[in-house]
Amino acid sequence: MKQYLDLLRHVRDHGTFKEDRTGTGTYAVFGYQMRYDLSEGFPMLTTKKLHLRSIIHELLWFLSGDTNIRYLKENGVSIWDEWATPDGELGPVYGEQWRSWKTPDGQVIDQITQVLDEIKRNPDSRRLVVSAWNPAVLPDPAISPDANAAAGKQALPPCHCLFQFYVADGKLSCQLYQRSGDIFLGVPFNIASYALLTLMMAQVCGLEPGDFVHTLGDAHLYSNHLEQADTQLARTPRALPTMTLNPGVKDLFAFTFEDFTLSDYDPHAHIKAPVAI
Ligand SMILES: Nc1nc(=O)c2c([nH]1)NC[C@@H]1CN(c3ccc(C(=O)N[C@@H](CCC(=O)O)C(=O)O)cc3)CN21
Ligand SMILES: O=c1ccn([C@H]2C[C@H](O)[C@@H](COP(=O)(O)O)O2)c(=O)[nH]1
Repeated sequence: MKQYLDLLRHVRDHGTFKEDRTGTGTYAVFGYQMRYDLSEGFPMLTTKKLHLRSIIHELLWFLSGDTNIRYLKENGVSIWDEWATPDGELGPVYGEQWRSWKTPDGQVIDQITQVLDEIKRNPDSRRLVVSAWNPAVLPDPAISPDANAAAGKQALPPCHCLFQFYVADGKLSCQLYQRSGDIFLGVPFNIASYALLTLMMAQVCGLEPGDFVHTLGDAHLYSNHLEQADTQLARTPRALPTMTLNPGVKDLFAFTFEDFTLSDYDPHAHIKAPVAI
C-alpha cells in the first residue's frame, strides 16, 4: 500500500491548513490519484489493522439498496450511527441512488443492474457510470444531518460520488471519483470497499479484476489525526492479503458475508482516531 502511504505522507508534509465544516481543521490537497493493480493482492492497509467486517457489511448494505442503519447495527457495524435519525434513517443515500434513483415521472432506475447488463452486453462502452451525486436530494446545509434525513434529504452528501467501469484484455477496472476524503479514517475503508466491489462485479461478469483507480478531490488529514499519521508512517508495510470470493456466486445481489475470505492478513496493530462529525 505504498500508494496510500505516499498520499498520507504527501498531505502531512505539503497539505494546506484549511478550516472545515466539522470545526476540526484539516491539512488538505486538491486532486490526487492512486492506482491499485488488483492482481497484486487485496488493497487492505497493513500499517494499521482495518475492520473488514464493517467494510463488507457496509458494501452489502449499499448493494441491497437499504438506507436505514438497522442492518448495520444488527451486524455490529456502527460507522454510520452519528448521522442517522433515531429511527436509523439516513435519507436517500448511496443504496437508494445506486439501486432506485427516482425520476421526475415516478419511475426508479437501478443503476447497478443497468451497468452490470451493459458490461456484459457492450464491454467497450465508455458510459459504464454509476452516480450517487443527485442534486435533487442534497442536504440543506443549514440543518443537521438527521434533520435532513427526517426531511427526506440525504444526511450527508455522498463522498464517493461517481464510479466508472472499464473492460480491456478480459479485465474489469473501476475508477472512483471521491469529492472529499478523510485520509486517515474514511479513505482506507473506501479503497477496500471499491476493490471488493470490483472483484464482485468481475466475477459475475466472467472477467478478471484489473485496476482500481482512486481519484480524490479534497484529500484531507484532520488536524487531530496527525500523531496517528506519524505512527503509521513509521511502520514498515507488510505483504498484501488475498481476498477470495465464493466462486459459486454468479448474481451480484446474492453475495452474503460468508462468501468472502481474507487470507494472509498480518497487519500492525489498530490505531484509534476520533471521527469528525
Ligand atoms: N469525518 C468523517 N470521516 C469519514 O470517513 C466518514 C464520515 N465522516 N461520515 C460518513 C462516513 C462514515 N465513515 C466512517 C466512520 C467512522 C469510521 C471509523 O471510526 N473507523 C474506525 C473504526 C472502524 C469500525 O468500528 O469498524 C477505524 O479505526 O477505522 C470509518 C468510516 C466514513 N465516513
Ligand atoms: O466514504 C466516506 C464518507 C465520508 N468521508 C469523509 C470525508 C469528510 O471528512 C467527511 C464528510 O464531510 P463533508 O463536509 O461532507 O466533505 O467524511 C470519507 O472519507 N469517506
